[in-house]
Amino acid sequence: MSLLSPQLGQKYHYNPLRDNVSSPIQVKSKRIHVAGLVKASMNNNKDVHVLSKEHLAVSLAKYVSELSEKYIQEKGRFTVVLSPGPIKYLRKLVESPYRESIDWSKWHIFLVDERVVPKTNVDSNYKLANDGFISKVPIPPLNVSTIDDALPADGAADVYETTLRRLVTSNVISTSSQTGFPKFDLMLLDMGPDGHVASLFPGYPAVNETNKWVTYLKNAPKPPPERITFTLPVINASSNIAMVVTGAGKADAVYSALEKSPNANNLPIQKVNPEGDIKWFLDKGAASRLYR
Ligand SMILES: O=C1O[C@H](COP(=O)(O)O)[C@@H](O)[C@H](O)[C@H]1O
Repeated sequence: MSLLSPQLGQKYHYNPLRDNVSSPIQVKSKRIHVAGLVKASMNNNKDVHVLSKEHLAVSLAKYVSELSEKYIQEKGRFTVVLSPGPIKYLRKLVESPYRESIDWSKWHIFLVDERVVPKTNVDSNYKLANDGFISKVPIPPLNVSTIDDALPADGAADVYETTLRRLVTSNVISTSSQTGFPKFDLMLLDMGPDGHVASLFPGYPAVNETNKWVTYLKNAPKPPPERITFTLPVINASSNIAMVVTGAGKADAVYSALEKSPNANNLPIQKVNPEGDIKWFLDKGAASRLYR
């Protein structure tokens, strides 16, 4: 049974009964592993896994739980930054065995960006994260950092940055020894079809912010227009980033991100280059251009 695109199907036949085994495919000098949990090593230090949506949720749960155990053992806490896209793929993480095995009391949750709307609004990233993930596990409410939704975007960004600074001072959040920016254990990110990541949109000044930890915009091209967002130096200080990207509408941006030439750093996603590890979790739609 070939699950994947015709181009890919010619090279690889996917056996759903053996989903923990993957066959590497050589794609323009990158080794891409399909439907598997095997770590790929690639020439640009990016780890790309192409999975069915079901396997993506399984694989992501294993990956996140392993990092949770590692950082809780090493540091006594686990700092996790969420964005909207990956939330639905955390569905296996809130089930057995992870629900019982993870020490949720040590988790600290942050949002890579937030829409400046009430937390009850359907556009609120917090609402999405809470409904789909946070409310399903016993993370202490005080360990979830949300925006002050009574403030305008600039004030909300300042207050969120102050919150991060306080948590750095109290050693909840680490600091990058290279840049001095806060260093989160894990960021679970997605991207838009235009190559935006967090609320860093192509051509917008927020992309070039080099001092602030959290900035704002009042004219985002995607509604709602008022948002706050982590800046690129914070994203790039991360110990681990999981890029969880699904849907054929993002195939071009994924291609740009993974096949970029050194002179083509125009899209925000192309500027994501963390100090730590980055791992890509793609479905066949998002990965489809990688096989042409
Ligand atoms: O607005 C946002 O969108 C992107 C994902 O793009 P989408 O087109 O798939 O909705 C996300 O990275 C960002 O966190 C979010 O606020």
